[in-house]
Order: sequence, then C-alpha cells, then structure tokens
Amino acid sequence: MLTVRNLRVRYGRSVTALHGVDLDVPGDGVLAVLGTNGAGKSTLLRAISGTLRLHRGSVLAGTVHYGSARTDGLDPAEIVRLGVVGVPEGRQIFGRMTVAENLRAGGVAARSAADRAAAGQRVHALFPVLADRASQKAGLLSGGEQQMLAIGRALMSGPKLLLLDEPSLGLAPKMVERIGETIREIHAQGTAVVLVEQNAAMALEVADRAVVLNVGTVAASGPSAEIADHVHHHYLGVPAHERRSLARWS
Ligand SMILES: Nc1ncnc2c1ncn2[C@@H]1O[C@H](COP(=O)(O)OP(=O)(O)OP(=O)(O)O)[C@@H](O)[C@H]1O
Repeated sequence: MLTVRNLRVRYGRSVTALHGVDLDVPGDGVLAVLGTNGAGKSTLLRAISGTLRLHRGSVLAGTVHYGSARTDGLDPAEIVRLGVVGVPEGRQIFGRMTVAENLRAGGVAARSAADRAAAGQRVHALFPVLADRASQKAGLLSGGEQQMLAIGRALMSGPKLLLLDEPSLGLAPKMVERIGETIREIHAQGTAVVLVEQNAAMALEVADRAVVLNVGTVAASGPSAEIADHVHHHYLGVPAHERRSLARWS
C-alpha cells in the first residue's frame, strides 16, 4: 500500500534526520514504528503525510509511493484526498472549538455528505464519549478524550491509511490500553495503521509488524514477536528466553 525507498530527510542545512530509510506498509495491517527520542519516527510520518515543510524539513533523496501514486512532493491536502491521514504528536485539536466542530473540521475532506455522515457514526460508535460531549469545548476534555477526538477527527475524512504519532503519550495505563484496543478496532474495520510509539509494549501488542529506527536508519524490521525479542536484547539486555511478558517493562 505504502512504499518508502531510500528516504533521506534534512531539517535546515545541517540536521539529517533520516539516512536512507526503506519501509513497506501493507494495506491490511498495523505497522509499529519504534525507536528512542530523536530516532526519526515523527520525521518519517511527516515525510509520508507531506508535512515536512511545515517543520522546515525537506526530502533530500528517495521516494514515497502510495499505491501507484508518488506522494513525496505532494501537498498535505492532496495526500489526505488520496486517503492518508495523520494524527500528529500532541494531538493539536482546536481547544476553543466544540467537540462537534472539531469533528466537522475533519469531515471537510470527506468525499460526500453521505460519507461524512457514515464517518460521524463510526466515530461516535468507537468513542461514545465524543457524542456525549459534542457541545463541550475540546480544550476541557481529559488528555485521553482529546486523543480520542484527534483520532476521531482524522477518521472523519474516511482514511484508508491512518498515521498515529505517539497516541499514548502522557496517558494513564488504562487509557493507553483503551487507545490500543481502539487501534485494533479501527484496523478491523478496514483502515491500515502506522503507529509511531515510544511505548513499545503497547505498540507490539497492537501491531502485526514493526520497524525499529535508530538515529535515522532502520535497525530492525519484522513480525512484532521477532521485534519484541530484538528490543529486549538490544535495548534492555534481556535474552529472549528470559522474557516473560512485555508488560513487565512497559
Ligand atoms: N523541526 C526540526 N528542526 C530541526 N531538527 C529537527 C526538527 N524536528 C526534528 N528534528 C531533529 O531530527 C531528528 C529526528 O527527530 P524526530 O522528531 O523525527 O524523532 P522521533 O523519533 O520522533 O523522536 P521523539 O520521540 O522525541 O519525537 C532529531 O535529531 C531531531 O532533533
């Protein structure tokens, strides 16, 4: 579905954040992108969603294809119209607007009024609290509810591929679990997901496959179970046979 080849990205004149990254996102799965601070995870999502320029970044080399369409070089709005929609780190909801207005803003990119109505029903079924709080100012929601709204807003345009940047950031464990379950549900409804996370335990439970970025290069990629062993071995020094459960180090 999405193919990234030899992607090199730079910010300004001196910071090279990605040094030739390859990535394949299947149309029917959840792919986790893991890595420590500064590994290049957000940069990779920005390159896919066409938002690098908003951060003074640029693609130095390489390509991004979505299906047969080459998308590096396209505007963010064109990429959304193709069906690729991102939820940036920090949620960035419109705090002074109501929950309903935030969702309507996400629905602007929907193809038709009928699609918009169906997307609205899907979002309210996934997150009933957003229907209950429709007329409340979004800035008054809890952190977890704001994350639900950010995901809900992205779903309003009916994406085929959803890009999530650290949805668990700053949330209590129960809410992280809830967000993880919702990602599986979104996937089961037919939307592929790229999930950038520092919470490797949650991400590896939710995703089918994972890649590990390390200082702008792909250090490992494969099925989630294999990557869980890699993460234990390389980052925690725990051999696979001594590993009991991901939850122990979450
Ligand atoms: N707007 C920017 N201008 C200059 N350098 C940047 C910018 N954004 C990111 N970088 C640099 O690019 C590199 C990759 O950053 P990126 O935010 O993609 O990493 P990350 O893996 O998402 O980390 P984090 O989890 O901390 O967000 C880092 O060295 C970072 O300092």
